[in-house]
Amino acid sequence: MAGTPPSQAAKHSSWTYAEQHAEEDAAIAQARLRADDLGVESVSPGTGAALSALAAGTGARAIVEIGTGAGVSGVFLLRGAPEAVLTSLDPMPDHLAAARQSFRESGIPSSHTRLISGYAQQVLPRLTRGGYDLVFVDAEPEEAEFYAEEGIRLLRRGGTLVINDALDRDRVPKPAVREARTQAMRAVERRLKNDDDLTTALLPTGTGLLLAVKR
Ligand SMILES: C[S@@+](CC[C@H](N)C(=O)[O-])C[C@H]1O[C@@H](n2cnc3c(N)ncnc32)[C@H](O)[C@@H]1O
Repeated sequence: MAGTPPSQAAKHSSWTYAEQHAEEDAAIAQARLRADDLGVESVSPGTGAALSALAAGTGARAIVEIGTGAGVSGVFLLRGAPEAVLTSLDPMPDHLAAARQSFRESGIPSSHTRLISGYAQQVLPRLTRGGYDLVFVDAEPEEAEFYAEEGIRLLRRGGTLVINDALDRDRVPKPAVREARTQAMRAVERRLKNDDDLTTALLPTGTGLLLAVKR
């Protein structure tokens, strides 16, 4: 039986405390500054720490990322799994250039990153089915269902799909919010939860992380 629910204020301070659990170094700080200059969002500190732990836990050797940005999430993924090769997709050349610099400053060898300039809708279908241990989705919330389907196709058994911003900045739990991106996140949560071949969890970390492990 669930206990007494915590107050909203207590929940918020727990969330803040958890976000501060992660310590960030100068290379991450620089990557965040580059992201700010480009006007592109980066994963929160708590999400970054979760990505490192997930990449380490899956013993990832091959990772796909949809939405490179300035490389903040990519650095966290590769810190968790330093042996892995990160295939990261983004259509914006200036974002990819920033990410390249972030990886360099974090000491990540270029042989561990495959940065592909292009739209995920065109690139994902060309990637190898079952060839990846972890797929991280962090682009266009409205396309989340398509990215989830492609992500599941790309994963090996035991691999993990991670969808960022799964709570759509706290809008998902509010039934009155009917925006396309909020609805898309609700739809992808239902789709993954109802799939017997997946084990799922929805974490309140950052702006929400939806996890699905392929059985
Ligand atoms: C929120 S940012 C990613 C941030 C990054 N994951 C991080 O935490 O450092 C979203 C990125 O998705 C990219 N993007 C937008 N549409 C895309 C698409 N169709 N395919 C791949 N990437 C896309 C944007 O250019 C942007 O860089």
